[in-house]
Amino acid sequence: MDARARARAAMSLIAPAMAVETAGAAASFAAVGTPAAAVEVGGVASSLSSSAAVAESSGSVGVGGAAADDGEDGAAAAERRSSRFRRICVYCGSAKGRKASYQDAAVDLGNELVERGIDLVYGGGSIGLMGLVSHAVHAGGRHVIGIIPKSLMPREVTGDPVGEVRAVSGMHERKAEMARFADAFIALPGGYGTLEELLEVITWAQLGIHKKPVGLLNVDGFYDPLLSFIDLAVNEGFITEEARQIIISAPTAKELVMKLEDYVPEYNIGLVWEEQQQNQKPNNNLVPDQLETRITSSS
Ligand SMILES: CC(C)=CCNc1ncnc2c1ncn2[C@@H]1O[C@H](COP(=O)(O)O)[C@@H](O)[C@H]1O
Repeated sequence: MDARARARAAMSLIAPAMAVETAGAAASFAAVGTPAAAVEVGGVASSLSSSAAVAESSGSVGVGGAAADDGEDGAAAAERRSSRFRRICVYCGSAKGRKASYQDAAVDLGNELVERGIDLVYGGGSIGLMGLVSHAVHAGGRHVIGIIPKSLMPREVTGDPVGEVRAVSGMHERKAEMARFADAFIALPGGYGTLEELLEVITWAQLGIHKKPVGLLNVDGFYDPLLSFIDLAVNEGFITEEARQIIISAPTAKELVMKLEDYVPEYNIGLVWEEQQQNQKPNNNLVPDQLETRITSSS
């Protein structure tokens, strides 16, 4: 059995056991500039998979989101959904960077997600590489979820987002929500924000909080210095060889997503985390967590 088949088999075994209650998050979501229903995470009224919850809320709070699955028959949807991932979280610069290759890579990654029928989770907004990747995914007809702190919502700060926008109270909640919705993570080139988000999900993987693949899109060697530094930290005894394997990198979107598809989590520290930690259980199977929602009010 090859790596991908092993991962699929593991997924089918573990999936039925998944039921995550996201109590404690109390995240109140609303669309930018749209009077809409707020969805509170942590409620108990109905138990929905995260994808169902997203579909439900996108109907009421989406801002121009392309509901790609709407009207698509089962066979066509199955053909498009050729990936093990339902959603990938992309971290990337709120700037475009100096080289055209960074911008091209953001668009390529968006197109790759579309080709594989994968939806996007990202930090919201439409500036920089964030705008390029989100527009590419949205234009290709896949669902886009932007998770954005209320303070960053003014359009002059982050531009006009596409797709569904979920407002959260702060940066910590944003990162937890981005991670919870995603089945894998990819970092394009970026600055402090990108590095911080990337290193956090790597750290969470190291601690066994999740087992979702983490990829670096190493455009034009942008991440070579970071990878060298991490190798230095391995040599100096601060990162184990096993934990080094958490990071998957490739120079193009196509190669990287293929590697992520084939990734089988080998790293296991054996810790058990409370559900409240980043609002999700350790997830070995890459199926989006279930979450409980209730429609609380209209704002
Ligand atoms: C006032 C100001 C500088 C606004 C920047 N506007 C932003 N809008 C949306 N997400 C952001 C913003 N800045 C940082 N982020 C978050 O941090 C990452 C980008 O930060 P950076 O540009 O690499 O460091 C993104 O993945 C995003 O989740």
